[in-house]
Amino acid sequence: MAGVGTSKEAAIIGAGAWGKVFASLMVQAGTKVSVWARNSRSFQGLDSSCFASTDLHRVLTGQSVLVMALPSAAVRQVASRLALPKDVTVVSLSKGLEAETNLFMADVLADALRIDRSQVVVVSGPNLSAEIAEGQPAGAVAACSDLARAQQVCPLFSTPLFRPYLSTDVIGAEVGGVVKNVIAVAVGAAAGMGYQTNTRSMLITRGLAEMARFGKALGADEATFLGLAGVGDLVATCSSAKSRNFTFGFNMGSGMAREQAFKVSAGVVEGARSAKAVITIARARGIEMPITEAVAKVVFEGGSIADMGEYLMGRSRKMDGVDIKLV
Ligand SMILES: NC(=O)c1ccc[n+]([C@@H]2O[C@H](COP(=O)([O-])OP(=O)(O)OC[C@H]3O[C@@H](n4cnc5c(N)ncnc54)[C@H](O)[C@@H]3O)[C@@H](O)[C@H]2O)c1
Ligand SMILES: O=P(O)(O)OC[C@H](O)CO
Repeated sequence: MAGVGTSKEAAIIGAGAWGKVFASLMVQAGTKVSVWARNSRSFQGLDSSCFASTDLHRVLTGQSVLVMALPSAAVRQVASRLALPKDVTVVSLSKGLEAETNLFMADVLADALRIDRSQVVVVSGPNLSAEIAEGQPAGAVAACSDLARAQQVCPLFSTPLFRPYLSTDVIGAEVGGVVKNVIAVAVGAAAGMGYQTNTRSMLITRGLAEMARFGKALGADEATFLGLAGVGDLVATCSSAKSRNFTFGFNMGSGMAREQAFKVSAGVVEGARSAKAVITIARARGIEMPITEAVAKVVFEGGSIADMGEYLMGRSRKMDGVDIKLV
């Protein structure tokens, strides 16, 4: 089998919230799992069946499947240190853009690991790790331009409670995972400012239109945004206090300073970082993304949270019809 050995075995790079829960899923799927983290403290709470080490060589030896479970900001730095077989299959779990290059993770991985983009399987969907850790059912899209490769790797993490759905729309899966985080910051901010269900639903719906416009311009299949990696993940992330992106926005909306909101976050806030890269691409291509603009203004361009509320709600009162194309 191309890039996936006959034994069920894989290495995971990164033991944060998602890396550890994904490791448990793999163990439940009958996969032998080796996990690398830069610090052994990260292994606290890791499934005891996993082999855990801070030594990359020990974790990677003999592996033909690699799961990257790092924040997007760390992916290139760590990936460029990895020695892997030529036909390795890389499962990418990160939902962010590289800030310096505005590249999506499949491109960063292909570049840093010197592999073909068709060797990267992007797994993205409504996957709040705390709920999956509790054994609640969930699903995700597993997208790869080489469908056979995605099909071969999915059994390594498919369980009765975690269902991967195959797709060839890699850019669509990546756009969904990136943009939903940005929209969740805005919805969280609106919630923190006291806006309730109708307002949040409006932002989620307009956020979906924004995601689809952006994705379509980058070559994604619009249908992807009606699936788990699109509206599925958008709704989960924008509706849950378990989401770091929603909570970051909520804290800012409640009056917390940006630096403090980063400081108190339970983990990486990908949406706050990605807003800059998304809006840079959108502005360059003339893609209208007002919610992302508002988030970028507050997070990177010195705008105040009060301005964000005014900008978002003031704009929505115009009822210009453009943003509700997808409903
Ligand atoms: N947590 C979730 O529910 C969830 C679900 C789906 C996808 N994701 C995505 O998975 C990715 C990882 O998220 P997470 O929740 O595991 O993050 P996290 O913040 O919980 O953990 C990140 C881990 O990466 C390590 N790390 C950071 N920089 C590093 C570096 N330069 N070198 C080595 N290690 C480094 C940290 O020490 C930490 O252990 C993100 O892109 C996130 O959007 C998360
Ligand atoms: O906690 P968040 O906001 O990073 O979201 C986690 C997952 O991406 C939800 O699918």
